[in-house]
Amino acid sequence: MTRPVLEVSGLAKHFGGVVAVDGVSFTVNEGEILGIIGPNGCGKSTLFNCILGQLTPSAGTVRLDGTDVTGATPEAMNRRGVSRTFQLLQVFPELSVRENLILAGQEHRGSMVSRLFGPGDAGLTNEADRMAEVFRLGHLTRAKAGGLSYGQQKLLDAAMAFMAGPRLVLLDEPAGGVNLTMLADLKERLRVMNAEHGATFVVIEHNMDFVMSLCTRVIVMVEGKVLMSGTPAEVRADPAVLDAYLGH
Ligand SMILES: Nc1ncnc2c1ncn2[C@@H]1O[C@H](COP(=O)(O)OP(=O)(O)OP(=O)(O)O)[C@@H](O)[C@H]1O
Repeated sequence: MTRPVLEVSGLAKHFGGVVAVDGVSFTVNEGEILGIIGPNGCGKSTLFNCILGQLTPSAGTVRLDGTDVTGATPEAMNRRGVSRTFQLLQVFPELSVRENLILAGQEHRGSMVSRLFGPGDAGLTNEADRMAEVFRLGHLTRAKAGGLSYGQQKLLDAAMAFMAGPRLVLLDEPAGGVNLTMLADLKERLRVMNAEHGATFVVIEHNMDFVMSLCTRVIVMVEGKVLMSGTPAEVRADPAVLDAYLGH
């Protein structure tokens, strides 16, 4: 039976007179890859920020595994197993690939105790090296992140979000600025995380081909609202979606 991991209900966010998110509802089931698409400024990032606790919603609720987590802090959401990437890279250039992965794992656990009293690596070195392998960075674990190509840094950024076995991962434009070869790699790696490691995630992305070929279901947002949701094939075939993108 499918179990909802995330349930967003009537979520809204106002910035003064600007209604960035306007009553959005959707569910993400275990093992799903949900895509969120929509024109620039339609509220996708604000929606992520409200789910993750970076912003407090003006209205609506967020439930994780059935528990109301509306307004919880990002740290509390991390501890509950929700992690994210941002549009801009969040890797530490001076640290190695392995160190970046370990740090991300520590952050997701949110455990000061393990940081203060546990082993220096919080027992995460093996997992970091495994994750580097999964994301095709296994030969670069000791390399400084800042010395990697942009595409490799995006791979690392995505890999970091999957450290410490998160329940749900929110990826904000993982494909942005990545060249075609690395894009195929990234998509394949995300598929592996889903198929072999059971990861559930939500992806905001402008690259339509990427979303349509990766996601099991897609939500289309326009002006803060959900215009429609469906399988990639249903979304592609919907005239209202074409209108939203191309104007008329
Ligand atoms: N902190 C803020 N203060 C005021 N307005 C904001 C703030 N953050 C976002 N907005 C506005 O809210 C709306 C939604 O922005 P948001 O960044 O969520 O859209 P988006 O779909 O993620 O855009 P993009 O695809 O360009 O990243 C926009 O009109 C934006 O200008």
